[in-house]
Amino acid sequence: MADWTDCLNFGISVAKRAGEQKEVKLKSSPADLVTETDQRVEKILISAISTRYPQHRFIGEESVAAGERLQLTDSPTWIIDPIDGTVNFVHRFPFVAISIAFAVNKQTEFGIVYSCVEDKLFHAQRGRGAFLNGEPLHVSGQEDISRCVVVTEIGAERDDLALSTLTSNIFRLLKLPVHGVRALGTAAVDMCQVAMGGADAYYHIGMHCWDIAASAIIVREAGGVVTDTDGGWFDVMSRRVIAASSSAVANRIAQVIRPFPCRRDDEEPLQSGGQLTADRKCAGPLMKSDDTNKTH
Ligand SMILES: O=P(O)(O)OC[C@@]1(O)O[C@H](CO)[C@@H](O)[C@@H]1O
Ligand SMILES: [Mg+2]
Ligand SMILES: [Mg+2]
Repeated sequence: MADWTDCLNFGISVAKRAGEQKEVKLKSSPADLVTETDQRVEKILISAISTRYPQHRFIGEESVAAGERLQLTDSPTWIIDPIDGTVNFVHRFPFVAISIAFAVNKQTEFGIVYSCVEDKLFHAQRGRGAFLNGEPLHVSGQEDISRCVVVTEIGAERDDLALSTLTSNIFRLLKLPVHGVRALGTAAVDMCQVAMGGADAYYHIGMHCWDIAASAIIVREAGGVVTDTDGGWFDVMSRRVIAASSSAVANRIAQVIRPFPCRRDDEEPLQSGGQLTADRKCAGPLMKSDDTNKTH
Protein backbone atom coordinates (compact mmCIF):
# COMPACT_ATOMS: atom_id res chain seq x y z
CA MET A 1 0.00 0.00 0.00
CA ALA A 2 1.41 3.39 -0.97
CA ASP A 3 2.29 5.67 1.91
CA TRP A 4 0.94 9.20 1.49
CA THR A 5 2.23 10.52 4.83
CA ASP A 6 4.61 12.97 3.16
CA CYS A 7 1.66 14.49 1.24
CA LEU A 8 -0.40 14.58 4.45
CA ASN A 9 2.31 16.42 6.38
CA PHE A 10 2.79 18.86 3.54
CA GLY A 11 -0.99 19.42 3.34
CA ILE A 12 -1.10 20.16 7.09
CA SER A 13 1.71 22.68 6.82
CA VAL A 14 0.14 24.55 3.87
CA ALA A 15 -3.28 24.55 5.53
CA LYS A 16 -1.82 26.14 8.66
CA ARG A 17 0.11 28.68 6.61
CA ALA A 18 -2.95 29.57 4.53
CA GLY A 19 -5.00 29.88 7.73
CA GLU A 20 -2.80 32.81 8.74
CA GLN A 21 -4.31 34.89 5.90
CA LYS A 22 -6.30 37.07 8.24
CA GLU A 23 -5.09 40.53 7.29
CA VAL A 24 -7.74 40.84 4.58
CA LYS A 25 -9.00 44.40 4.01
CA LEU A 26 -12.55 45.20 2.95
CA LYS A 27 -12.36 46.47 -0.61
CA SER A 28 -15.79 47.35 -1.92
CA SER A 29 -18.43 45.00 -0.58
CA PRO A 30 -18.57 41.90 1.61
CA ALA A 31 -19.22 39.80 -1.49
CA ASP A 32 -16.05 41.08 -3.18
CA LEU A 33 -14.04 40.56 -0.04
CA VAL A 34 -15.12 37.00 0.23
CA THR A 35 -14.57 36.15 -3.39
CA GLU A 36 -11.13 37.68 -3.30
CA THR A 37 -10.15 35.92 -0.06
CA ASP A 38 -11.53 32.54 -1.09
CA GLN A 39 -9.70 32.74 -4.40
CA ARG A 40 -6.49 33.91 -2.78
CA VAL A 41 -6.42 31.09 -0.24
CA GLU A 42 -7.16 28.51 -2.94
CA LYS A 43 -4.32 29.91 -5.07
CA ILE A 44 -1.90 29.77 -2.13
CA LEU A 45 -2.82 26.13 -1.48
CA ILE A 46 -2.76 24.94 -5.09
CA SER A 47 0.42 26.78 -5.97
CA ALA A 48 2.30 25.35 -2.96
CA ILE A 49 1.02 21.81 -3.48
CA SER A 50 1.53 21.74 -7.25
CA THR A 51 5.09 23.04 -6.89
CA ARG A 52 5.87 20.10 -4.62
CA TYR A 53 3.72 17.52 -6.45
CA PRO A 54 3.54 18.64 -10.09
CA GLN A 55 1.75 15.46 -11.28
CA HIS A 56 -1.16 15.80 -8.89
CA ARG A 57 -4.60 17.06 -9.87
CA PHE A 58 -6.97 19.42 -8.07
CA ILE A 59 -10.66 19.94 -7.50
CA GLY A 60 -10.97 23.38 -5.90
CA GLU A 61 -14.23 25.15 -5.13
CA GLU A 62 -13.10 28.47 -6.59
CA SER A 63 -11.50 26.92 -9.69
CA VAL A 64 -14.75 25.07 -10.38
CA ALA A 65 -16.73 28.28 -9.82
CA ALA A 66 -14.44 29.90 -12.39
CA GLY A 67 -15.43 27.23 -14.94
CA GLU A 68 -12.89 24.44 -14.43
CA ARG A 69 -14.25 20.95 -15.05
CA LEU A 70 -15.07 18.98 -11.91
CA GLN A 71 -13.85 15.47 -12.53
CA LEU A 72 -12.52 12.95 -10.03
CA THR A 73 -10.19 10.53 -11.83
CA ASP A 74 -7.94 7.75 -10.50
CA SER A 75 -4.98 10.16 -10.38
CA PRO A 76 -3.85 11.56 -7.04
CA THR A 77 -6.26 14.48 -6.49
CA TRP A 78 -6.48 17.20 -3.86
CA ILE A 79 -10.07 18.27 -3.13
CA ILE A 80 -10.01 21.77 -1.66
CA ASP A 81 -12.43 24.16 -0.03
CA PRO A 82 -10.27 27.22 0.71
CA ILE A 83 -12.87 28.74 3.05
CA ASP A 84 -15.73 26.60 4.27
CA GLY A 85 -18.09 28.98 6.01
CA THR A 86 -17.79 32.04 3.81
CA VAL A 87 -20.98 33.56 5.25
CA ASN A 88 -19.56 33.05 8.74
CA PHE A 89 -16.34 34.68 7.60
CA VAL A 90 -18.19 37.80 6.41
CA HIS A 91 -20.21 38.02 9.60
CA ARG A 92 -17.34 37.09 11.92
CA PHE A 93 -19.28 34.08 13.18
CA PRO A 94 -16.34 32.12 14.53
CA PHE A 95 -16.43 28.88 12.54
CA VAL A 96 -14.41 29.00 9.35
CA ALA A 97 -12.32 26.14 7.99
CA ILE A 98 -9.87 25.17 5.31
CA SER A 99 -10.78 21.70 4.07
CA ILE A 100 -8.35 19.54 2.12
CA ALA A 101 -8.90 15.91 1.10
CA PHE A 102 -6.57 13.75 -0.94
CA ALA A 103 -7.90 10.89 -3.06
CA VAL A 104 -6.15 8.22 -5.13
CA ASN A 105 -8.10 5.78 -7.30
CA LYS A 106 -11.17 7.72 -6.10
CA GLN A 107 -10.48 6.61 -2.53
CA THR A 108 -9.78 9.24 0.11
CA GLU A 109 -6.36 8.66 1.64
CA PHE A 110 -6.42 11.53 4.11
CA GLY A 111 -8.38 14.57 5.15
CA ILE A 112 -7.38 17.82 6.84
CA VAL A 113 -9.79 20.36 8.32
CA TYR A 114 -8.24 23.45 9.85
CA SER A 115 -10.79 25.40 11.88
CA CYS A 116 -8.84 28.65 11.73
CA VAL A 117 -10.52 30.84 14.36
CA GLU A 118 -10.53 28.02 16.92
CA ASP A 119 -7.01 27.03 15.83
CA LYS A 120 -8.12 23.39 15.70
CA LEU A 121 -6.38 21.12 13.23
CA PHE A 122 -8.29 17.91 12.50
CA HIS A 123 -6.73 15.24 10.35
CA ALA A 124 -7.12 11.57 9.54
CA GLN A 125 -5.30 9.12 7.34
CA ARG A 126 -6.95 5.96 6.03
CA GLY A 127 -6.50 3.14 8.55
CA ARG A 128 -4.46 5.28 10.94
CA GLY A 129 -7.05 7.07 13.07
CA ALA A 130 -8.25 10.63 13.45
CA PHE A 131 -6.64 13.42 15.43
CA LEU A 132 -7.33 16.90 16.77
CA ASN A 133 -4.16 18.94 17.28
CA GLY A 134 -2.29 15.65 17.42
CA GLU A 135 -4.55 13.98 20.02
CA PRO A 136 -6.65 10.93 19.01
CA LEU A 137 -10.33 11.60 18.29
CA HIS A 138 -13.36 9.40 18.91
CA VAL A 139 -17.05 9.73 18.14
CA SER A 140 -19.49 9.58 21.05
CA GLY A 141 -20.62 6.06 20.14
CA GLN A 142 -24.21 7.08 20.95
CA GLU A 143 -26.75 4.58 19.57
CA ASP A 144 -29.98 6.07 20.86
CA ILE A 145 -31.36 8.76 18.56
CA SER A 146 -33.43 10.28 21.36
CA ARG A 147 -30.19 11.18 23.17
CA CYS A 148 -28.49 12.77 20.16
CA VAL A 149 -27.44 16.27 19.24
CA VAL A 150 -27.86 16.37 15.46
CA VAL A 151 -26.12 18.93 13.25
CA THR A 152 -27.37 19.99 9.84
CA GLU A 153 -27.14 23.04 7.59
CA ILE A 154 -29.75 25.40 6.21
CA GLY A 155 -27.84 25.63 2.94
CA ALA A 156 -28.04 28.21 0.19
CA GLU A 157 -31.11 26.83 -1.56
CA ARG A 158 -34.12 29.10 -1.31
CA ASP A 159 -36.59 27.39 -3.62
CA ASP A 160 -39.83 26.23 -2.03
CA LEU A 161 -39.20 22.51 -2.37
CA ALA A 162 -35.73 22.65 -0.83
CA LEU A 163 -36.85 24.95 1.99
CA SER A 164 -39.98 23.00 2.86
CA THR A 165 -38.07 19.70 2.76
CA LEU A 166 -35.25 20.87 4.96
CA THR A 167 -37.55 22.50 7.52
CA SER A 168 -39.82 19.46 7.67
CA ASN A 169 -36.76 17.23 8.13
CA ILE A 170 -35.76 19.30 11.15
CA PHE A 171 -39.38 19.22 12.38
CA ARG A 172 -39.48 15.40 12.20
CA LEU A 173 -36.17 15.01 14.00
CA LEU A 174 -37.23 17.37 16.78
CA LYS A 175 -40.46 15.42 17.18
CA LEU A 176 -38.67 12.06 17.60
CA PRO A 177 -37.38 13.73 19.79
CA VAL A 178 -33.63 14.36 19.63
CA HIS A 179 -31.83 16.38 22.29
CA GLY A 180 -31.17 19.23 19.89
CA VAL A 181 -30.50 20.34 16.33
CA ARG A 182 -27.57 22.66 15.56
CA ALA A 183 -26.05 24.41 12.52
CA LEU A 184 -22.58 25.97 12.60
CA GLY A 185 -22.47 27.21 8.98
CA THR A 186 -19.62 24.99 7.85
CA ALA A 187 -20.11 21.38 6.88
CA ALA A 188 -16.45 20.60 7.50
CA VAL A 189 -16.58 21.77 11.12
CA ASP A 190 -20.05 20.25 11.64
CA MET A 191 -18.70 16.84 10.72
CA CYS A 192 -15.59 17.28 12.84
CA GLN A 193 -17.95 17.89 15.78
CA VAL A 194 -19.32 14.40 15.15
CA ALA A 195 -15.77 13.04 14.96
CA MET A 196 -14.90 14.55 18.36
CA GLY A 197 -18.17 13.55 20.07
CA GLY A 198 -19.50 17.12 20.49
CA ALA A 199 -22.41 16.10 18.27
CA ASP A 200 -23.75 12.62 17.56
CA ALA A 201 -24.78 13.03 13.93
CA TYR A 202 -24.78 15.31 10.93
CA TYR A 203 -26.85 15.13 7.79
CA HIS A 204 -27.06 17.40 4.80
CA ILE A 205 -28.39 17.49 1.26
CA GLY A 206 -26.94 20.01 -1.20
CA MET A 207 -23.38 20.53 -0.02
CA HIS A 208 -20.47 19.84 -2.38
CA CYS A 209 -17.61 17.35 -2.45
CA TRP A 210 -15.08 19.94 -1.23
CA ASP A 211 -17.25 20.69 1.84
CA ILE A 212 -17.19 17.15 3.18
CA ALA A 213 -14.52 14.97 1.51
CA ALA A 214 -11.95 15.67 4.23
CA SER A 215 -14.31 15.49 7.19
CA ALA A 216 -15.88 12.23 5.95
CA ILE A 217 -12.61 10.33 6.43
CA ILE A 218 -12.07 12.12 9.76
CA VAL A 219 -15.46 10.85 11.01
CA ARG A 220 -14.80 7.30 9.79
CA GLU A 221 -11.32 7.17 11.29
CA ALA A 222 -12.79 8.46 14.58
CA GLY A 223 -15.01 5.36 14.63
CA GLY A 224 -18.13 6.87 13.07
CA VAL A 225 -20.15 5.91 10.03
CA VAL A 226 -20.75 7.91 6.85
CA THR A 227 -23.62 7.02 4.54
CA ASP A 228 -25.90 8.41 1.90
CA THR A 229 -29.06 10.10 3.21
CA ASP A 230 -30.96 6.93 2.26
CA GLY A 231 -28.65 4.91 4.52
CA GLY A 232 -26.77 3.37 1.57
CA TRP A 233 -23.24 3.72 0.26
CA PHE A 234 -21.75 7.21 0.55
CA ASP A 235 -20.74 8.82 -2.74
CA VAL A 236 -18.71 12.00 -2.27
CA MET A 237 -20.11 13.45 -5.53
CA SER A 238 -23.78 12.85 -4.66
CA ARG A 239 -24.27 15.91 -2.42
CA ARG A 240 -26.00 13.81 0.22
CA VAL A 241 -24.49 12.67 3.49
CA ILE A 242 -25.17 11.33 6.96
CA ALA A 243 -22.25 11.14 9.39
CA ALA A 244 -23.03 9.52 12.70
CA SER A 245 -21.65 8.09 15.91
CA SER A 246 -23.13 4.66 15.13
CA SER A 247 -24.94 2.73 12.39
CA ALA A 248 -28.08 2.73 14.56
CA VAL A 249 -28.19 6.54 14.60
CA ALA A 250 -27.33 6.84 10.88
CA ASN A 251 -30.10 4.39 9.96
CA ARG A 252 -32.66 6.15 12.14
CA ILE A 253 -31.88 9.51 10.53
CA ALA A 254 -32.08 7.91 7.08
CA GLN A 255 -35.57 6.65 7.95
CA VAL A 256 -36.73 10.08 9.06
CA ILE A 257 -35.36 12.55 6.54
CA ARG A 258 -36.64 13.05 3.02
CA PRO A 259 -34.41 14.07 0.14
CA PHE A 260 -34.82 16.86 -2.37
CA PRO A 261 -33.20 16.51 -5.77
CA CYS A 262 -29.73 17.90 -6.40
CA ARG A 263 -27.51 17.86 -9.45
CA ARG A 264 -24.50 15.66 -8.75
CA ASP A 265 -21.18 17.46 -8.45
CA ASP A 266 -19.73 15.51 -11.38
CA GLU A 267 -22.68 16.22 -13.68
CA GLU A 268 -21.96 18.60 -16.55
CA PRO A 269 -22.83 22.18 -15.54
CA LEU A 270 -26.08 23.63 -16.86
CA GLN A 271 -25.97 25.43 -20.18
CA SER A 272 -27.09 29.04 -19.96
CA GLY A 273 -27.51 31.17 -23.07
CA GLY A 274 -25.08 28.96 -24.97
CA GLN A 275 -22.44 29.34 -22.25
CA LEU A 276 -21.41 26.90 -19.59
CA THR A 277 -22.28 28.04 -16.09
CA ALA A 278 -20.89 26.76 -12.83
CA ASP A 279 -24.44 26.36 -11.57
CA ARG A 280 -24.78 23.08 -9.68
CA LYS A 281 -27.92 24.03 -7.82
CA CYS A 282 -30.44 21.60 -6.56
CA ALA A 283 -33.02 21.13 -9.27
CA GLY A 284 -35.10 18.41 -10.77
CA PRO A 285 -38.28 16.44 -10.32
CA LEU A 286 -40.41 16.41 -7.20
CA MET A 287 -39.75 13.91 -4.43
CA LYS A 288 -40.18 10.24 -5.20
CA SER A 289 -43.62 8.95 -4.31
CA ASP A 290 -42.22 6.44 -1.82
CA ASP A 291 -40.82 9.33 0.23
CA THR A 292 -44.26 9.78 1.74
CA ASN A 293 -43.89 6.33 3.33
CA LYS A 294 -40.93 7.28 5.45
CA THR A 295 -41.14 6.71 9.17
CA HIS A 296 -41.99 9.78 11.23
O1 LIG B 1 -19.36 28.27 0.28
P1 LIG B 1 -18.67 27.68 1.45
O2 LIG B 1 -18.61 28.58 2.61
O3 LIG B 1 -17.40 27.01 1.11
O4 LIG B 1 -19.47 26.35 1.89
C1 LIG B 1 -20.82 26.24 1.88
C2 LIG B 1 -21.36 25.83 3.21
O5 LIG B 1 -20.71 26.51 4.24
O6 LIG B 1 -22.69 26.16 3.17
C3 LIG B 1 -23.42 25.18 3.81
C4 LIG B 1 -24.37 25.79 4.77
O7 LIG B 1 -25.00 26.91 4.29
C5 LIG B 1 -22.42 24.30 4.48
O8 LIG B 1 -22.83 23.05 4.62
C6 LIG B 1 -21.27 24.39 3.56
O9 LIG B 1 -20.15 23.92 4.18
MG1 LIG C 1 -17.70 25.00 1.60
MG1 LIG D 1 -15.71 27.61 0.32
